[in-house]
Amino acid sequence: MTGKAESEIVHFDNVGLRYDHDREVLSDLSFTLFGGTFYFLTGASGAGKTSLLRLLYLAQRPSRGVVRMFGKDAITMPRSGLPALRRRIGVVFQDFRLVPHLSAFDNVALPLRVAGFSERDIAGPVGDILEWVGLADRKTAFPAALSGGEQQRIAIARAVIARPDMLVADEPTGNVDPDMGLKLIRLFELLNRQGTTIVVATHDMQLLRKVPSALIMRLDKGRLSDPTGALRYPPRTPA
Ligand SMILES: Nc1ncnc2c1ncn2[C@@H]1O[C@H](COP(=O)(O)OP(=O)(O)OP(=O)(O)O)[C@@H](O)[C@H]1O
Repeated sequence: MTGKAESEIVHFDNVGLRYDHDREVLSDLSFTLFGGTFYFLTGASGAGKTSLLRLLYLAQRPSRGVVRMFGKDAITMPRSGLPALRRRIGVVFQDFRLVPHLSAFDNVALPLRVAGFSERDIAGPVGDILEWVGLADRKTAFPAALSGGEQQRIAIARAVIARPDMLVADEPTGNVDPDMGLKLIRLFELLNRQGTTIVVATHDMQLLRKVPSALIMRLDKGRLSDPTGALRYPPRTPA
């Protein structure tokens, strides 16, 4: 796991994104994300948060600029190299994207199965993580039978089961009540303390105050500002 603070995880240089021949939805993004750091990405609806996250988890290529992930140039590298980079990134989607015909257990186990782990090596970690998100008793339930908050927690468990170097989460508290939202943020903090770089997109300003050590990136009409001033420098090591 690349958890060492001050190590570069992601570097963007002059990145722009346009979806069609129209305007750019992201412009002139230049920043570095450091290992073991907790970031919030804020901005109004339509500011470009989801688009920036899609660039971060390599689901989208930018229209211009340089994207370096874990020290590798993600733009010029052959497509065949991308899956290995993607496996280092856990993603919590805004709409969860659980596989409907798989149980909660099997949804969480999916990344380990894809990575070729044997069933013997899957049961323990999946059981532990279901316990960790408080859903050990729901492991046989299918997504349709789970509440929004339960689906959210299964999505988080699936995103972290393979111990990614970076976790990217799009509005992960959007579908849960404030108590559960706080609990989820505490889970992210715990992961962060174990060395995972966390990037959480949210428009919930209350949430930002819950993690005082987090660095804040703000998007405004596709342009990034950096109110904490720390993006350009190796941040302090998280406690
Ligand atoms: N696939 C797409 N094709 C064309 N335009 C898109 C596409 N996805 C997003 N956009 C546009 O890009 C801009 C940024 O959208 P994005 O979803 O990244 O913003 P956001 O900050 O995540 O918004 P929200 O908080 O409402 O989810 C918007 O103007 C949106 O309409």
